[in-house]
Amino acid sequence: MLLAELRQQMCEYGRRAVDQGLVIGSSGNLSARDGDLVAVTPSGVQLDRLTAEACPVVDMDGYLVEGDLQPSSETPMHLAVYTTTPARAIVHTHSVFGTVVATTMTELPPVHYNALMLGGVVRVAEYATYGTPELAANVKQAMEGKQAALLANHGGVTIGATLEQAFEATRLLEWLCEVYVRGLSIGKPTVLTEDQLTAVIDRSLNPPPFPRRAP
Ligand SMILES: C[C@H](O)[C@@H](O)[C@@H](O)C(=O)COP(=O)(O)O
Repeated sequence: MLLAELRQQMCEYGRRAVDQGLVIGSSGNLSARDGDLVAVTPSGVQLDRLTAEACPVVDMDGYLVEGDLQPSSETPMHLAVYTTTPARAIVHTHSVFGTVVATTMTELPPVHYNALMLGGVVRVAEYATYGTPELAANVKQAMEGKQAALLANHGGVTIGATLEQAFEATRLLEWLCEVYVRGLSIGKPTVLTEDQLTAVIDRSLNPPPFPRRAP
């Protein structure tokens, strides 16, 4: 079986996506790339009911290489993102807070410095019908230089070097959206300035040494 381990991992992260309420019904899809091959979740199947064998494998031109089921309707979006980012794994969900932001805003401002882990401001890709080349193009554009994007009136997408990273990025994206949306209910969330974000990057690159007490 091609990409056996990645297909097995997709089953695991599909289950987690359902368990953590990031998707309902058969919404959401995952993929993982190895060279010119991409394992992707099948269309219309609940992510907690996947088997490795049921996950099709396509090539980077979008042709089905292995598997009996139809690849996700969002395969064009996944392939478009692979062509323009270093991603080796992609997670797409319809998580609640991500979708709330994606239906009301054109970007998620960085109100918490952990947004830097996704590239800072998260853009909302312009709306287009699911599964279309237009949506793929809009998402590709919104992902430029980022680890995440929101899809207008639809959901969110994140990338990583592994499925674990892409999945954790999805959890972070959802958390950031929730913080923002909940913040709006009691006031106006303060957006971090460029200088404040730069200071965070500097500090993470050059952490001060922790003082050691003399014996
Ligand atoms: C129609 C689908 O729900 C679409 O919204 C897609 O984005 C999705 O999340 C699941 O589609 P697949 O089951 O085709 O992966």
